Amino acid sequence: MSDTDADADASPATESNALRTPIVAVLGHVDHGKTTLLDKIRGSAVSEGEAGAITQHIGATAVPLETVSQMAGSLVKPEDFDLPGLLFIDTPGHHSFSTLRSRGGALADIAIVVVDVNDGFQPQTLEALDILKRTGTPFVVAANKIDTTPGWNPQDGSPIQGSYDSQSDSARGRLDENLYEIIGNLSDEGFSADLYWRVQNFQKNVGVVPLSAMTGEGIPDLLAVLMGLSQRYMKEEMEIDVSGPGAGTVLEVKEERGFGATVDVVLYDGSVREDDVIVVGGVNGPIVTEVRALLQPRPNAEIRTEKRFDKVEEVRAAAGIKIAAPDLDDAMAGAPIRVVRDRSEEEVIEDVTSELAEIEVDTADEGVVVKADTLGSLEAMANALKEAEVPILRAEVGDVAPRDVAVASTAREMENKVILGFSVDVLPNAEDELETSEVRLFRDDVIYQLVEEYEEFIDERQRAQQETVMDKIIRPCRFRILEDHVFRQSGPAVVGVEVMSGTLKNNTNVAKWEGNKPTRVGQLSGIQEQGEDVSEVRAGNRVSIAIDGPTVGRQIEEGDELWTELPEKHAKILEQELSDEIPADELEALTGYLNKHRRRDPFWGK
Ligand SMILES: Nc1nc2c(ncn2[C@@H]2O[C@H](COP(=O)(O)OP(=O)(O)OP(=O)(O)O)[C@@H](O)[C@H]2O)c(=O)[nH]1
Repeated sequence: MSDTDADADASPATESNALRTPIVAVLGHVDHGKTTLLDKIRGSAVSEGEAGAITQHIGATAVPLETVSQMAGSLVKPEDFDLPGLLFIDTPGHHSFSTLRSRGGALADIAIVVVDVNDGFQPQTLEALDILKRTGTPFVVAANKIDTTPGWNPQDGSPIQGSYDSQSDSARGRLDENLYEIIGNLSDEGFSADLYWRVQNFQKNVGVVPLSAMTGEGIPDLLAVLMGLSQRYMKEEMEIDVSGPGAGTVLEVKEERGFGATVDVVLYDGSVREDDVIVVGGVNGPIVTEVRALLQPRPNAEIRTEKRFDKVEEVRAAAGIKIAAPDLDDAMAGAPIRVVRDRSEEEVIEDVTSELAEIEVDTADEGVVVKADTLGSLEAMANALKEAEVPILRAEVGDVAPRDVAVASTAREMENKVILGFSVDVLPNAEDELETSEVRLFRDDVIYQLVEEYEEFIDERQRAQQETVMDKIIRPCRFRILEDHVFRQSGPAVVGVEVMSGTLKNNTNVAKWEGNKPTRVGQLSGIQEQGEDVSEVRAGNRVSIAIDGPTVGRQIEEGDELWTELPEKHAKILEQELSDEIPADELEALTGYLNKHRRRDPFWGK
């Protein structure tokens, strides 16, 4: 491989061959500071004061190398770099990240995982790491909110080089502890990590950069790591043919006044021009259409003004752009978009089709219906459900429609008469359908919460089912006639008893163990608890009972142990019942068994 400087000298970016900006996405748990970090980077870039400090794209902000270097001070010297800067995706959160998909993986070239130093790893931190692992995306951890460490004295610039050492011992100790906990958590997830100033190999080690998105401390270090990582390890991937046919990913599908349905796109290769024929992944397959307008946000445009966009003739990767074209209503967020230029339309359509097919969702004959806002989030949902062993019948991008309700209602099991909607709306006529059907809809915009809600519903159902099983089961009951509590010997016999186990129910058969088998004594014809008639009574209580039977008087005496509903065959089951530890599936088998024998066994009388 040729050395970097020689390479730069020999082939400065030519008209058709250039290095593009690496695309950076910000991920992390809710409230850990993703938005604040992005705002701070954008804000301090702008406050560097020069025109062209940043360029606002659709869905992204481009920070040129000059500005990065001004912000990072001595940490980023422009002469050491030939990448043109960094393109930050504006929407934070891994939901948007998973939208960013290019062939075979994630579109974002680098990710920043924001972790609140005080809060540490949280469910969405782990979710983010899972996505990054799966897509093989390099990342850096921003250990955020160091300014909240008790005793910390905010200082300008880097918390690491210089000012860190001057902090009070207690602040330093506390921060160290928190940072090493983050490093430990990363290592639990299979990453080798180190605080950034010790990292020797960014490909092997995850750099953890302590910073404050609020005060800006440490942001120079973060930028230095991002630039260093990209320059050192990603340069080759950044080489593109800018006049080649554009390739990108749809971030969002949006209705715009005057333009109809438009797509917000992140372009990572080639260029798009006005009047280009494009192929876009749609809900019903590839859409072939022609670019009507390429739109960029108008700087300082007021939200209500008509002219929110400027038209441009061409955009080159990497860039965020809004494309207006006919027939984009069914375009899917997360789907690929390709320009047809030097290849045939058919070839490009095939390309888009095969890229769509890469997003695999294993479906089963019986399972839940999944709807998500983007292909990426659909994929992430499918992965999360697979891990939770929840089968999927159908998975699609789009709002919940009447057809989804119809499909879900065909499921045999109640737990599959379910629609799981991730970041989607419900179409009005689907709401009507939902009201009149048995289908349950769960919606959320955090994947793990959505899966948890569904799992809770399943658990609740299982508990309820178990209760019905318990109700159906014949619960043998053991009870003892108390001393001096034989009030009457016959017609019927009336005795005071203590219920020792199970539930004593009225109108059940009463038996007594004699020899090695139960003998019928009679039938329980009344229970009185503190003078009140009751139909059943649980273990631990003392009650008076009446037993009807021709020979009952001769069969019972004080101190006797009696049973209700106890055929010989069930003696073993009784032991289990008493141990109170029958797993649900055994219980179910047991119910079947008992019910079957109940009908056949003459012991049960009528
Ligand atoms: N003290 C301090 N507060 C911070 C810092 N970064 C963020 N915050 C605060 O933490 C809260 C959450 O920050 P956000 O940037 O909204 O977090 P987020 O991760 O974007 O949250 P969501 O968009 O809701 O996922 C806000 O009140 C911020 O002001 C920091 O470095 N120091």
